[in-house]
This record gives sequence, structure tokens and C-alpha cells, in this order.
Amino acid sequence: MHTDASNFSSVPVLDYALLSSAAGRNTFIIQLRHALINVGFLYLKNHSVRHEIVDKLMNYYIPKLFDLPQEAKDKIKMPNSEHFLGYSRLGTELTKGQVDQREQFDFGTKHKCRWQKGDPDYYRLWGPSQWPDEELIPGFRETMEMYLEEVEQLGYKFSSLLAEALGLGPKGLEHFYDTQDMMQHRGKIVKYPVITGGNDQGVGPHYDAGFLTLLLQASPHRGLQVQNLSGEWIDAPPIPGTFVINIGKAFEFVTRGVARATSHRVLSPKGDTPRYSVPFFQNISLTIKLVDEVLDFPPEILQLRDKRGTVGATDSVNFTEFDREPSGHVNLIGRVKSHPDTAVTHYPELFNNIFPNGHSGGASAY
Ligand SMILES: O=C(O)CCC(=O)C(=O)O
Ligand SMILES: [Fe+2]
Repeated sequence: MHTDASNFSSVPVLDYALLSSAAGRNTFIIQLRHALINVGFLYLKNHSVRHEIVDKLMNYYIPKLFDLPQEAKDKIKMPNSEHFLGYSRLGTELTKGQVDQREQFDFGTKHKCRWQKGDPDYYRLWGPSQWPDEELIPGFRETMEMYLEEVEQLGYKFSSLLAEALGLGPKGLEHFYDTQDMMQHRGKIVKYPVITGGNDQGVGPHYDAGFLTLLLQASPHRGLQVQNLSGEWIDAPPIPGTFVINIGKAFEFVTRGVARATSHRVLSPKGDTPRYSVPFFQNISLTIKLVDEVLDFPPEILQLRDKRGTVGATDSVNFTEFDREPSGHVNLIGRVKSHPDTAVTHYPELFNNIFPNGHSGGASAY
């Protein structure tokens, strides 16, 4: 089990501005190492994404997006898209058998599709986004595309810092990515409505599946909670001007547990206004097989992992199948499980393998 010294009662706040001096950089890397090994979550302040873009999204576009007429939202519904990009209505996801109370739009970063006839199905996983009609929400697409581009660039810089913090050198994780034009990452704009009584599960306890998540809490509501090493739920309230960054299961797997994927959940907002958030999932190459990757950690990093100890069972749903399969296939399985209504149309064979008796009701968040 874990040691008490490595447990946490709050999520650390790291200052990106420290990177501008050599001494500051050293401090940042040490703090990042601690956050990765013991917490799996951190806030990043003074980051590189332009404040004007974040502000425009938070204070103008996001509420407007959800206020579009239902038919305008349904016009870009996810089942239209073999790339699992588009709009999902409230109540279409389940986590731990309970409905997640959230409504969402998935948008991808710009991407050059590699799929050709005869290629594996998972090459089709990435492709163009569906956007709402420009005249209904003028300028939204341009702003969101700028946002995705800037968060993507931050994601790449951050993954170089992760590599450094784990003693792998700044280029130590570069080979997990294809060239940038071939990569696609996914941003999601989420609304958690106010729930009166009953099920207040915004999203149930889960791990993120991928490498790295950069989350913008886009309204002042509390609700995000993170599970510490002894299983207590710790609040991660919004801090203006920050991203919450966390590690997913793929990264935990490839670091053989040196870095932690941490269980988290969102409770529905109290009061009379909805909570909004924008998680961004930084992907890795579709073709890489994580099981083949052996990272060479220096002994002092391995000692820190051993000092932390292993993490006991959490409340989270567990998955996944990183063994043997290329990352794109693992990713596709996750998308099929969380959006069976989309999968049944575009990936019927895989759908039948995963749901041999057909599918009834909601899916599991992934
Ligand atoms: O909305 C949030 O604050 C977190 C959402 C989340 O954990 C997810 O979508 O994976
Ligand atoms: Fe998550």
C-alpha cells in the first residue's frame, strides 16, 4: 500500500512562468515529478493559451452553443460521424451503471487522414469535426479552432516536460507521436445541468483513457473531485486562469505505474446555473503498441515510485486492453463502448463483437 507521506489532501498548483529562468525551471521539474508520481493531477497557471480566447469561449460562446435550438444541435449529432465527433444529448452515457447528467460536443484538432481502402478500421477514427451552422453562432468555429490549436501546442510542450521530470530527457516521449499534421486530439465542451433531487452524477468515477488531459473548468462551479491514495475524495475547485492537467491510463501503463492515472468524478452543480467544462484529450499515435515500449527510468525515479507504494482499489470503473493492440484499436474500442449508437452504424462488426446481444440503454463514459 501507499505511504502516508506520499498521500495528498489538495491538488498542487504549478506555475508555468517558472520555466523562464534556470532556477525556476528546476523547481518546476521537481514539483512536476511529485505531482506525476504521487497525485496524477495538477493545476497549471500562467500557461501559454491566450486569455482572450479562453475568455471568449467561457463567457460568450459556450452558453450560446448549448442554447442553440435542439434541432441545430441534433443536426450535428455524433452518430453522423465515423470519427465520433459531434453532439451527444443528455443521458446517453452511463458510468458504473448510472446515467451521467451531462450534454456535450466533441471537436477534433485539424488532421490529415491516413486511412485508405484496406487499412485497419482504427485509421478512420480521426477525421473532420461537425460544426454548428456559422450563421447561428458566428465566429464560434474560428475561436474553437484557435483554442484547440493552442492547447495542442501546450500539450506537446507539456509532454516534453513530463519526460524531463521522469528522467527521460526532453525528447523522451516524442516517439509516441506521429508528425503533428498526422495527429488528432479531441476537445469536448460539456454542460452539467442543475439537478433537483435524485441522481447528481455529473460523471461517475473514472480514469481518463489516454496520455494526458488538459481541462478548462469553464464556470465557477465546484464539482470536480479527485481520489487520493487512501480513497478520499478531494475537491479540485476552479482556479481562474488555470488548466487542470491529469494523466490517463495509457501513460500510467507505459510508465509501468511510475506516473499515476487518478480516479476522478464530477458532481452536478448546486444552485441555479449549469457547470461548464472543456476537457482536451492529448492522443498518441494510432499505430504505437504500448506493450512494446520500454522506458528506461533512472534508479532515483524508480525509488520514488517504490516509496509511494501501490495504489489500492478505487471507486473507478476499470478497463482496459493496452496489451498487444495498437493504441488506435484500444481507442476505438473505448469509443464504441461509450457511443454504441454511433458505432452500430459505422463499425458494425466491432459493435457485434463488443455487444453480442445487441445494446440496450446508455453507454459507459470513457
Ligand atoms: O468536467 C470535468 O471537470 C471533468 C470531465 C472529465 O473528467 C472527463 O470528461 O473525462
Ligand atoms: Fe475524466
